[in-house]
Amino acid sequence: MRLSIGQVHRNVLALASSRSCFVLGDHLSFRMLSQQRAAGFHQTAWRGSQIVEDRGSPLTLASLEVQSKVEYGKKEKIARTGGPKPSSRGSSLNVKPRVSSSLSVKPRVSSPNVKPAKSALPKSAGVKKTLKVDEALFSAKSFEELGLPPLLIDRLNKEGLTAPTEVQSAAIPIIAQKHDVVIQSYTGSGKTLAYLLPILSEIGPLKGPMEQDNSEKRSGIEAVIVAPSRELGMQIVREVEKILGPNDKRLVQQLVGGANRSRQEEALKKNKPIIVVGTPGRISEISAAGKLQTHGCRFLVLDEVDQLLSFNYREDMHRILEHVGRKSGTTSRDILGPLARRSERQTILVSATIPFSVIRAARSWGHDPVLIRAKSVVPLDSITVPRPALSQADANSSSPSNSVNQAAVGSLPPSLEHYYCTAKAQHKVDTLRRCIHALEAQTVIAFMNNTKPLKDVVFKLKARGIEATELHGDLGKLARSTVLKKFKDGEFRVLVTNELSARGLDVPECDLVVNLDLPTDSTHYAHRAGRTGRLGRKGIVVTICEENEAFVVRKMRKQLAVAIKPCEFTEGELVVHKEEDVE
Ligand SMILES: Nc1ncnc2c1ncn2[C@@H]1O[C@H](COP(=O)(O)OP(=O)(O)OP(=O)(O)O)[C@@H](O)[C@H]1O
Repeated sequence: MRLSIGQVHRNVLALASSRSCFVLGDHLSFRMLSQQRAAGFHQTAWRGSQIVEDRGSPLTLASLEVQSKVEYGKKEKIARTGGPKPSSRGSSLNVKPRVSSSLSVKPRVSSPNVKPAKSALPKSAGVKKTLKVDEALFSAKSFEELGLPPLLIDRLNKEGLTAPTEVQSAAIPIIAQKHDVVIQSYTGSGKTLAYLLPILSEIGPLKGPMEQDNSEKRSGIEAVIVAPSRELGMQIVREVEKILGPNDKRLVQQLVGGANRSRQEEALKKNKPIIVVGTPGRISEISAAGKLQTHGCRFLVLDEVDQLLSFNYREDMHRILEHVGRKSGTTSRDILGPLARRSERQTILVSATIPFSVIRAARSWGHDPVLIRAKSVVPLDSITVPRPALSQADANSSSPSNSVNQAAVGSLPPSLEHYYCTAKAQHKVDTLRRCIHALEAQTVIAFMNNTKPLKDVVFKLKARGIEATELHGDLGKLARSTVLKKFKDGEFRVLVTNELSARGLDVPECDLVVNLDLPTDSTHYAHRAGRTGRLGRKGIVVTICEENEAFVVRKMRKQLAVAIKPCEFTEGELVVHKEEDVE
């Protein structure tokens, strides 16, 4: 029996059940916004927008034609060395679970509807299938219905984006209502556009007619987007450029570390961007030098907010929070104190993992902050896996570690399959090789905790005929972007990397993530795992640990409320074990 993984579920992508939950007001009271209320908010700047009031009505991405947007690369396929040669990149990642006597999990068989990889499919193809969705709070069927301006919709259509994902449906109207928001939705669900689209509806050349009328009154930088790594910063810049189109792409300026600072300052002066995207250090550096005026800024986005609010970034983030969108004369005490003056700035905090500390921060900075939680853009066949619930005691605990654990619950796409196997440290690379071959994985990201051993793993993989490369923070900016580009282009089958690549990195073709070292906690597991299974695609996560570490995986499995099944790779196949066999 063969189980095809890593294929785009073009015909079965669905906006599945979600109950978007909002935090409103100073007391952080979680409650559902009524749809009528939402629609009411919507009227001013978003004429013509509708939020359909229809809980539980069938809602499918297939019906929304999202399948036609799921990444259709135009790159040439590059033959890979090592292992079976795929006919094209992104072809199916094959799991051939050998039904051992100990097999506890009934191997899932590929749906007859599941089509081969992107390359094989014309954009319009795909069997449409209506999926019943529970508690579908938002059921926007198009960007039009979300009230996006026509010019912006035209641009989206030109880029092949014609339907919003669930988190976009949820977030766009709420941001348009001028709420400060925390957006939490699992990895690869489209959070970037969930905040970019409402911003671009209000600023820049694609904004709506009402905003066009006000354009005279505004100038300078209107949105600052902060991301923890250069890679993620650059990725966001490319996303903004893509939407703005070739003629207006100078309106976004990257301010990431590692690049030439004076060139960035020059570009700020010359191009007069309206959006800057950067890393905390570089933004605050240029701001402190007086070369970045952000007092009149209307939007501040912190992407991967839980990481940005960690100790490492505190000084830079403090400066950014203090200056962006704050009228001069407002002091830090004004900002953080209970009588904080209402700023014009709208603050948007985004991550797949939102610990309570972020909620707390949002509450103190934000004005009527709203938590938007949209869980799903899921293929139908992946929602059958039952998720073990956290115990009530776990859920009620407010300890910091529990907060971290809770942050990760619901952060993983349901389309992912998780396995773990044990191997002695010296055999891990060989296990990785067997894993890649058994699953016929084509685009693999292998994570380790430190930088030093990466080179050695690359060397060993190459020696076994697998094209691999390393990515870490010690490489220069140019080397990093070159490595990433080559990996995305299919020149390397395996990217061996560390935590640098765990957050935000979007390589849609990635069909396998391997943990060669255990992630430090379930939040780190979630972000690493989320590099595969993007936007409803299938993906596999395999953790290779030593025998005495297996209990950690089982603990994370509980915290994440996902099935991480014990397995081994023998004779070119994945053999899934019954849990009792290994405990
Ligand atoms: N409406 C849409 N239609 C088609 N593709 C989309 C849509 N929205 C986003 N995408 C694509 O989906 C992929 C994942 O989006 P994105 O990187 O924003 O996910 P994310 O939720 O921010 O993930 P992470 O938590 O890992 O950062 C990207 O390749 C993006 O271009």
